[in-house]
Amino acid sequence: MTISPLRRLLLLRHAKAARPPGTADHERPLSGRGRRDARAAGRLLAKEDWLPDLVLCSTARRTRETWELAAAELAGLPQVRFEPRLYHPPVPQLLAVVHEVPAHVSTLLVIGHNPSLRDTILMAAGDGVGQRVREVEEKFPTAAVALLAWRGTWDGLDARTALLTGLAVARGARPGPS
Ligand SMILES: O=C(O)[C@H](O)COP(=O)(O)O
Repeated sequence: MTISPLRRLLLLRHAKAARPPGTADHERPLSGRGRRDARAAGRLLAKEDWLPDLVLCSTARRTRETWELAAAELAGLPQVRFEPRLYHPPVPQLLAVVHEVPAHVSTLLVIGHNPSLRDTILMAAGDGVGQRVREVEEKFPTAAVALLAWRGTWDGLDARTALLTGLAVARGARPGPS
């Protein structure tokens, strides 16, 4: 009997972004807190052994900075692609990007935005029982990471095909008084 390969899809919402006046949404940088949380996201990925073979990152500055700071905390660097279709996609568009991932990739990290990430998680693991799905329903905050897992192919991800097997929020400590 052949067992279908395990697919792990990590979805990371960018860390907290600033709103400098006159800056277009796509170019908004991370705030100080966002920069701390992005580094914490890298440490979280390493601690949980959530290490991707491939990273697909929205082209927005806040997602690119989130990845840059998180990646600095990882031992090895996976292949990264900056994907314009991940900047605020409707769920079917995000799914289409995941469906194209090559079969040799086991763990994929998507760095993107709400509401697409939250809606994708609820769609894919929507009838999942348990606390994690309820937590995402309530909130999928900045620098949150969700892990969806299923057996099969990347283009098998669709409504109610995955389990939400991990959920965590990365928070970096504020620097103390010196
Ligand atoms: O993930 C999001 O909510 C969007 O990218 C908007 O980001 P913001 O909360 O920093 O405005």
